[in-house]
Amino acid sequence: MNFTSGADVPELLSLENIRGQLIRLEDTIIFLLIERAQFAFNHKIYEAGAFKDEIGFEGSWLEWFLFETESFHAKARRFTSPDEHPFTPLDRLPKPIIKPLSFPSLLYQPAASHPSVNVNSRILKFYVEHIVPGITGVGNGSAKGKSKEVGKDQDDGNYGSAATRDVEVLQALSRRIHFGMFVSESKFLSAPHDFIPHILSNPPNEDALAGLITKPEVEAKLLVRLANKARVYGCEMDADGRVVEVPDEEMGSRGKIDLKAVVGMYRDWVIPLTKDVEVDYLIHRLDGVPQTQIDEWMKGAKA
Ligand SMILES: O=C(O)C(=O)C[C@]1(C(=O)O)C=C[C@@H](O)C=C1
Repeated sequence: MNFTSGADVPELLSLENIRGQLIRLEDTIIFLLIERAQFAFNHKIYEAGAFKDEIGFEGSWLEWFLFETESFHAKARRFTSPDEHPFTPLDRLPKPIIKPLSFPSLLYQPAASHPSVNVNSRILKFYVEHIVPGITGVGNGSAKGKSKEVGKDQDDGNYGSAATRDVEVLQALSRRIHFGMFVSESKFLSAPHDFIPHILSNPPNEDALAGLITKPEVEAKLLVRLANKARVYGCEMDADGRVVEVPDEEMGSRGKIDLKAVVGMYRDWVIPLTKDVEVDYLIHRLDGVPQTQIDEWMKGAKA
């Protein structure tokens, strides 16, 4: 989201604008997955300590890539932007070398900065355990992954290229999923009185909050659109630019992207984690808010 283009807060926080950003990020994520799928699974890059002697880093090759990339980006103030969340803990990253930009205050800070709202460790886990194997043909029964032996199809030695793509995919997924905070803020402000009783109940009523933010029809449309986009973006053309028809189930094995893996990723991980972010944000939405403001919001319920 371009927070500095002069757009006003109500415009930036409109559900239409935020959903537009989520739709645009679908394109980014699909293209980046197509790039990652060009390389083998390369399991070694996800094993903690596998390159310890070479890089002097206890974590995995990928975590080292994240640390090094994010250290550089932190200097350029990437993580001062409200929609950017590093995988490396902020206190291990360098400070920006230029003055931070001033952003309009869109999110409620006590909620946005609460540690439970950052789900990057869960993103890293599902990505490494489920998505990379899925798109590189390991363990999903596609032609690329038939062999259970670690052969050339599972380890092509392109550790730098694979991890570079992984970092890009992870950062895009993280932006997408943490956008849940903007969705939540928008929904909360449009009807605070609906949310307040469930936030204030002891313990907070997470199921009721999840019920309020869930929009099944939006999710259903998203999954159809995603499959269509993956089919179009991953389509093959001959040298004359004519589209070569490829059956959906063969797309993964033809070096493009496995449609089921992309749709399954959104259905099983991206949407549920976005909803967790939305609910966790709401749970802390009233932290430190004066009672007079809460009373004011509750008047809307009676009106
Ligand atoms: O668009 C919304 O209203 C959202 O909350 C985002 C989102 C999603 O992750 O795409 C999550 C929950 C809703 O059920 C629908 C879609």
